[in-house]
Amino acid sequence: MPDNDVILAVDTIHATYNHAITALHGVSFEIRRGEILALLGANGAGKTTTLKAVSNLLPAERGQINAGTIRYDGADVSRRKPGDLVRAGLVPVLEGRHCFKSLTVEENLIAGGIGRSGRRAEINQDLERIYAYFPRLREKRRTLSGLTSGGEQQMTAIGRALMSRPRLLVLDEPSMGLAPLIVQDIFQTLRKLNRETGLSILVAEQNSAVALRYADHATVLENGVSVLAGAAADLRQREDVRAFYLGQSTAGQQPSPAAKPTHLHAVA
Ligand SMILES: Nc1ncnc2c1ncn2[C@@H]1O[C@H](COP(=O)(O)OP(=O)(O)OP(=O)(O)O)[C@@H](O)[C@H]1O
Repeated sequence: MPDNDVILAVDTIHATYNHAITALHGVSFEIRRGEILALLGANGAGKTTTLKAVSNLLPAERGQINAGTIRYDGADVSRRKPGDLVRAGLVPVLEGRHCFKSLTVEENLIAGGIGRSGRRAEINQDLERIYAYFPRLREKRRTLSGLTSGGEQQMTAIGRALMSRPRLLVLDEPSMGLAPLIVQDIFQTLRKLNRETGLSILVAEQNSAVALRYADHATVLENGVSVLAGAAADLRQREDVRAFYLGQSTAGQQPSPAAKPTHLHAVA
């Protein structure tokens, strides 16, 4: 019986590229409605592959899911086209920000609403809602995206996703290449959206410090396997976990494998 409180259930997925390169071999986690879940892990741990699997974008990269299941709202995502998933509220913002650089910020936002009602009044209402969350975008609405800062491009990419009225927002490394204050600003806005609208969020991050500050729960990936899961507040406080899995060793040296922590909640 699917649990109605769970918006996304990822169960022991295995994934390869070109039927040859194994990227994931046992990733599991669940997101409850209205929750922010951070997917943490080092470079190459499999975060992006997991997000693409969730959004059914792997086939476009010659990627395959070989085992396991992913259910969004109880339904198998592999049977639905990425566009249908967006219409159903599962909206990805993948790495690289992908703004149309020769369009203005506002034109970029409007482009995100394609596929739903094109009524001008409704679009304006949604734009206002997005500008209320991202006041910098209102200031830059007439500026070409290519001339805006990295942080503003990230905000535009998130704003564009919001035009699709998501219920689950899937974000890949929103902090990448941005100054700490901007990163904080973006995460604060995501938290506000989550609190005020009940938006569920799956966010992959290498910046575990900031992700754990704003997430409810976190899952850590290591070499394509989910090795640890727990409440963000618990993970944040455990020095051993931070040092071993999150690369935050204060001593500036690699912790010894013997010091590997007992799992808060080991994932099979
Ligand atoms: N298009 C692809 N074709 C072949 N192998 C790939 C492809 N994309 C990723 N991989 C491989 O899959 C594994 C997982 O990569 P993935 O990009 O999911 O990790 P990540 O945790 O998101 O890392 P990063 O932070 O660098 O994006 C890596 O070994 C990577 O080399």
